[in-house]
Amino acid sequence: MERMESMEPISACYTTSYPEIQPDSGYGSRETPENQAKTPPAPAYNEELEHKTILVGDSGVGKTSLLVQFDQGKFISGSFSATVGIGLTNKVVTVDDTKVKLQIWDTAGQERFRSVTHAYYRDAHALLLLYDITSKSSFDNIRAWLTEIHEYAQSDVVIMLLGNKADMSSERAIRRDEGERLAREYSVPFMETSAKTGVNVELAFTAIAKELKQRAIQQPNEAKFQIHQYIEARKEKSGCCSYF
Ligand SMILES: Nc1nc2c(ncn2[C@@H]2O[C@H](COP(=O)(O)OP(=O)(O)OP(=O)(O)O)[C@@H](O)[C@H]2O)c(=O)[nH]1
Repeated sequence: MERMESMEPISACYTTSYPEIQPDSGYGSRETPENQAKTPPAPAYNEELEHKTILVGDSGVGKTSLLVQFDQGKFISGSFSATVGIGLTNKVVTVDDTKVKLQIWDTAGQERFRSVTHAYYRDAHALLLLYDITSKSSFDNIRAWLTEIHEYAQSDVVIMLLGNKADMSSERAIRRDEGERLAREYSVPFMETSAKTGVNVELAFTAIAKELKQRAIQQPNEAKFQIHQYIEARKEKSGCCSYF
């Protein structure tokens, strides 16, 4: 992933149209072969849609590493070089045989770039909010991040909380149940990830893509996609100890 500086927020738009229900469409009337044919088809997902997804969280929690692991399937260890400004990676995720385009913005966690990243929140469709399980301060700052998100992002933005560096269990400072409790408090889905081993990395982005796709084709009376259940059924919880 290329780290680049860019100040210009870009927007994605939803163009999926819902079929209009005509008064004579057959709803509420007796089923006949003739009016069956008039039943509107389920709205098709527009694969050209681009969903703006943003990685946020304190500096050093692993935002860039998570994205590199998702995009390239690798982890670059060694010296840490902080993101300057904001970087963009385009990624296509296949969900139920449908291609969902994610436009993933990797923001700089450092305070001095905050005014740049705020500008990107406004038209974000999804936010992945990370803390580092070995850093209490990064966890404590999650509330401030959520306040900021509620201030600058749209009210229906999809938010997911991720406790990253789950491979570093010997240095763990935040128990998994603490992350779970915080996520419950804010009604957001949660999982622990490791950009190093890849644990739950693909799942985090796939769940977001699935949620965004479902929202784009959601019919008013249709049951909503349950992202919490989707994640709970699939996330990996590393072996042993109650500490993970
Ligand atoms: N062991 C381990 N190290 C990680 C993991 N994720 C990131 N790191 C390391 O943590 C350091 C910071 O990672 P980055 O991905 O650059 O962090 P960032 O959140 O993008 O930081 P900023 O760009 O400053 O906002 C690097 O040295 C990474 O190698 C992980 O899951 N496990």
